[in-house]
Amino acid sequence: MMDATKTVATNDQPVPTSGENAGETVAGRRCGLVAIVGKPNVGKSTLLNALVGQKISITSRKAQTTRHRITGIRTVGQTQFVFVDTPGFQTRHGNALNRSLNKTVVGAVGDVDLILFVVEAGSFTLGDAKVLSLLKGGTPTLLIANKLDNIHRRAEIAPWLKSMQERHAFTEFVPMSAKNAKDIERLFGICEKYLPEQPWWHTEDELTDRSEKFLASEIIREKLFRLTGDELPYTSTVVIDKFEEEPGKTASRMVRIAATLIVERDGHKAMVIGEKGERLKRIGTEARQELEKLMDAKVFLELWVKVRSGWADDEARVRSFGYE
Ligand SMILES: Nc1nc2c(ncn2[C@@H]2O[C@H](COP(=O)(O)OP(=O)(O)OP(=O)(O)O)[C@@H](O)[C@H]2O)c(=O)[nH]1
Repeated sequence: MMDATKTVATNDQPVPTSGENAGETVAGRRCGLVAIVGKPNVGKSTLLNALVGQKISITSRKAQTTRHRITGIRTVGQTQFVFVDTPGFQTRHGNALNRSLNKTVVGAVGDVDLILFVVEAGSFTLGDAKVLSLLKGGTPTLLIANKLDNIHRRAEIAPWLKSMQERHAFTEFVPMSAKNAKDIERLFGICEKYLPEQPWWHTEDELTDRSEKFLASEIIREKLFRLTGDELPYTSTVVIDKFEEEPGKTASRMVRIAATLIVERDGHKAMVIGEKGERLKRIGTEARQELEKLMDAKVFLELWVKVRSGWADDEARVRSFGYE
């Protein structure tokens, strides 16, 4: 759950990197970019959320729910970590949406100080190999062997780690579980030394440079997927049509949001709406409650469902929905 007292941008622009403790040169301070990459479902979002300490990007059992490049910021001691999450590297289909996703992955690892390459401990598949092949040498890369809690015989990990060493010049191996708080703490200590000594870019309490409008679309999308289950294809998306702050009658904020849930087929539309509109109503209620906490405001949320058949195959449309 997001803490409403933390800094979140109030419009669609990134928060300026000013503030009393950003930009200052203080001895010993470090700051840098960390990219989290890996094939779908290895636990990247879970890891990012644990590292940032708040819920920033959405997680679900459904593969590939993280579509945007999401940053989370965390300042621990003298070091400010700026995390870049990337979409799962999709290899099965070659349509426009996936091509756009793959470009985002390559873009995300190009300019970072440290790469966390996440795999499931004890496993290395073709999907992992394809993501690994995108990582050119030169940037320190840690092998995050995640979901260690699923490995019951730890002795099996040693030969696997040895085989991983032969695949790529990893800087360090980190067997861990993104769900274990001690492991997360240890990971900060490991990552710290790879970030350059320089002033912080953000204030100490900033968590993301994403706008409330963006976070609103992510929260609605999370509810959409959680409440429709596995039948809804990942090509379904959410577009925010209106995001308006109204002067409240009381002291608290009032925000009016209208969003369209875009699905590919009539059948999906019926599924999202549910019997007598029950499911859409629940998506709306749960999203509104979470948004109210996040923004510390009274929220009016209006949801629409539209069918856009084949949009994932249309490059121009993919761009118009914000996936560059
Ligand atoms: N047992 C176990 N499960 C984990 C761990 N980390 C993540 N998971 C689970 O793995 C599943 C996928 O996690 P996500 O964080 O959504 O994975 P992702 O890599 O971001 O997936 P995409 O968004 O599809 O790229 C979820 O059901 C998580 O709860 C872990 O350390 N141990």
